[in-house]
Amino acid sequence: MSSASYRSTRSALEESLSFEDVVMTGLAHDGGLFVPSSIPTLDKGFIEDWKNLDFQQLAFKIMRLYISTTDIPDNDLSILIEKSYSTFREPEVTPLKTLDADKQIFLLELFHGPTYAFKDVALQFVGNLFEYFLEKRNKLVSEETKKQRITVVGATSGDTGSAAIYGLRGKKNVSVFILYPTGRVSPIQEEQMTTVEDLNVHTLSVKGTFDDCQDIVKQIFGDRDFDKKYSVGAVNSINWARILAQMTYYFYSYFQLMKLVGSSDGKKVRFVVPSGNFGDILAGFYAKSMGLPVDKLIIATNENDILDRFLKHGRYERSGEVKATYSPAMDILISSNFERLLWYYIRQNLTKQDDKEAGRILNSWMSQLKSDGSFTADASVVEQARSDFDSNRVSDEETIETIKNIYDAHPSKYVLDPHSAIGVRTSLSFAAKDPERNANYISLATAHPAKFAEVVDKALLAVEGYSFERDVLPTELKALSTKKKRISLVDEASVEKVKEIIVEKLGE
Ligand SMILES: Cc1ncc(COP(=O)(O)O)c(C=O)c1O
Ligand SMILES: N[C@@H](CCOP(=O)(O)O)C(=O)O
Repeated sequence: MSSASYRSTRSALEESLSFEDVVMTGLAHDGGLFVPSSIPTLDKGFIEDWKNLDFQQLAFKIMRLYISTTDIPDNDLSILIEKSYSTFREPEVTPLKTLDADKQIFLLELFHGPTYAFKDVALQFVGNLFEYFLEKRNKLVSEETKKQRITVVGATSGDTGSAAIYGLRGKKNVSVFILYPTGRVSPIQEEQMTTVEDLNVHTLSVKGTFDDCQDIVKQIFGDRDFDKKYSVGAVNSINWARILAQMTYYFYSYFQLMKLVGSSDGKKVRFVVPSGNFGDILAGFYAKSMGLPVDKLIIATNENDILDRFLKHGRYERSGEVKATYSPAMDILISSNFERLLWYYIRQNLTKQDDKEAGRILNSWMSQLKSDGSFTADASVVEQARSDFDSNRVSDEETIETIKNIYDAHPSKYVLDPHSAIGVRTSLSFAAKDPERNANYISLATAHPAKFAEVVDKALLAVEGYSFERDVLPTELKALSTKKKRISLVDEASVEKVKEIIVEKLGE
């Protein structure tokens, strides 16, 4: 069954949008996120049929279920996928490694793309998609008619920004504006974003937090006149294509695991996902809902723990201030994509499974979140969330300790980045509660340690023989510090100031 029709999570209207519409629109005009109206379910035999496919072939099979052939014909989709993953350093794209055979913990390395973080898996594809759809649209207009352009506006706590920039640099008819919180991204992340020479790329360092940047981006999308004039596009995980592209590695790593442990091992499979904006783990939710035999998706948070608190108490509540932690990419107060999950749960509980009624209810919860800073979900929704997910919160001290312990214990002195360490700490804690070893854990390694030098050094500097420069830092990243930076400073988290800069740069 294919599911190529989309709607907004907050809409109470009849809606049926195409994949191309939702990719190019980004955020729905009512402030909701686009979701496929139904999640395709796979035939029983899919594991046998898919288990030996390579990453690109699997990506094709999965994406085909969510993209109609009218939007992208087969041959074009294959070309887009091949092009997107040809930039990865590993032929497997996202290899699965054994981290601790005894505790059955496996590490899914997602950082072999151009910017050394999991975002590349989706953003290399999204960059090519924008180019593809713009070319398609511009072929339909005459030479005299103004060509359609897109103005991408994104918020980042460090990784989305560089991955979006590397996915879109130099692309025809695309301008990119990336907002990041001043002083809250690592030096290498800042260098990756600000040293790119392509003139279609602009970086804005905003005095504020990631949530401030995300709010500004959402406000820009909500400004219909601005959107009409500049065709605003999204690279954050509000863009459905981000979630879709991330589904592949849940399937692929499941099949890799079967090869590592033997398909007859019969144990449960749990994915452990360092989480912030809930985009990465949401792709796992779609994979599970499609039929991938996953026991639990485990949310691993840092001390900004809205998701962990929701699962424990059933209340979705923003805390006062975002805490600056050792895992800065996850320093987020409100997890944008959680809304998509809630929409499915709300709809499932309605007697008539009515899309419009689900939109209406979710809209009221989101308004409450905006006005009161919290809402309490229906008990049935919390129960469903607890059957699909589990969670754990990891402190800075535990993050550092985990980087050190894994380095000491691993035969090849494996160096984790702080975000991946939060996942590993969580995997270890769940494995400890399962002495019978009934489950295998696939722990997502979301970034390369080189991006977080200060934290990795804090954990390992005292260890004899350890050298960041020699053992961790790739040559390609070494060169960044010598390059010239281009940054616009925004001294206040103000949407007007950001819009002014966008208009000024586009006029250049
Ligand atoms: C390295 C790293 N790990 C984990 C996350 C959290 O992922 P998500 O926001 O999709 O939950 C991010 C940011 O998104 C990240 O950059
Ligand atoms: N951790 C992210 C924050 C943005 O989240 P996104 O997945 O919605 O783009 C980052 O590194 O920028």
